[in-house]
Amino acid sequence: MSVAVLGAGAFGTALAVALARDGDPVRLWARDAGQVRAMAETRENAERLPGVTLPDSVEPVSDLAHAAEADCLLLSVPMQSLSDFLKATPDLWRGKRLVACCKGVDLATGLGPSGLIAAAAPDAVPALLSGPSFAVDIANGLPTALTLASADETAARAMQERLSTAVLRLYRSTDMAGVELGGALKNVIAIACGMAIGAGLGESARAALMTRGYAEILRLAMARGAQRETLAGLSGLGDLVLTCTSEKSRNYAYGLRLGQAGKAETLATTEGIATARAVSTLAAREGLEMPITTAIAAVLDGSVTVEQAADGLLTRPLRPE
Ligand SMILES: NC(=O)C1=CN([C@@H]2O[C@H](COP(=O)(O)OP(=O)(O)OC[C@H]3O[C@@H](n4cnc5c(N)ncnc54)[C@H](OP(=O)(O)O)[C@@H]3O)[C@@H](O)[C@H]2O)C=CC1
Ligand SMILES: O=C(CO)COP(=O)(O)O
Repeated sequence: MSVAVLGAGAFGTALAVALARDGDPVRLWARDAGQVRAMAETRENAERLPGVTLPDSVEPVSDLAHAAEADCLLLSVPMQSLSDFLKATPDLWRGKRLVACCKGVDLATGLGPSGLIAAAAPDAVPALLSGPSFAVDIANGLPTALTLASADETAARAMQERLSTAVLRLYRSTDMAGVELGGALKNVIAIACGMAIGAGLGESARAALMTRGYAEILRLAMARGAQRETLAGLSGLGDLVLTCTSEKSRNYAYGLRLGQAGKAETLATTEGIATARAVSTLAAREGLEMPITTAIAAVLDGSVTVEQAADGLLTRPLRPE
């Protein structure tokens, strides 16, 4: 099964490096022809993943159709770009295995990556790759375990086999809803945890946010038909733990700055921002109780301060756990 990575950000580049390390050819597509030339010449993605050498078997390409000749395409563009990206060239996706590597909920439609793939590429096999993994760790060959999900069990087995390496260990799942919602919502909870630490509320408060955040993720995911065990796995709890406890996470680091200063610039792709908005809207519409996500969305739109959000969570009625 031939593989290409579409999107040469930090994560796409790291995946291309990991999958090409044993000499297997991997095309790495970027939309910017200048960036592709520079990667081909210097064997580095200096802008997004500096200091990592691209193996000879990574072929940077700017021709999307050329990259999309591969059987299995790893979609590594940010979540809010995915819909337009897929819709622009529908013919390229026919019969392909499309593995979404982005984490989030689309603001315009409320769909996750698998829903966007189903809408834009109905003849493709949708799949998800998600779990605790910083791009830089994968690129440096550090051990990492992720979940590969596809509703098609046979396709999931084949992709699990092809995309696993000696240090990149993939578990498989058919629970698309569970895998994509765990990955999407952990980013919102990571912003909340960063905010708590930045505002000086302490590590006990962070542990409470992680735990109650997990309850919130579970509530939405179960309402979408996900399995509880999936949320307890790598793409749920695993990624929640990593992202809520490391300053290497862009979502956590953004929350930290917000908690410290009361406002923050987005310095990098921070998927939890749009996802907080998308999920708080759909939670309100569907009557789902998601107080942390709703509070984060309110801080982000400027309608409450970090302190008011914390007070709001602390003064909720007492109830059984
Ligand atoms: N970084 C990480 O550690 C991890 C990231 N992820 C997920 O991977 C996804 C991508 O993140 P990451 O690689 O870190 O992001 P980056 O910010 O590093 O890069 C984003 C990339 O997407 C490209 N891009 C943006 N919009 C479009 C578009 N419309 N069409 C084509 N390409 C586009 C950008 O190109 P350009 O430079 O031209 O703007 C850039 O190459 C996110 O959903 C993230 O949650 C998952 C696990 C780990
Ligand atoms: O998804 C990630 C780790 O699994 C990366 O998190 P950030 O997008 O917050 O950096």
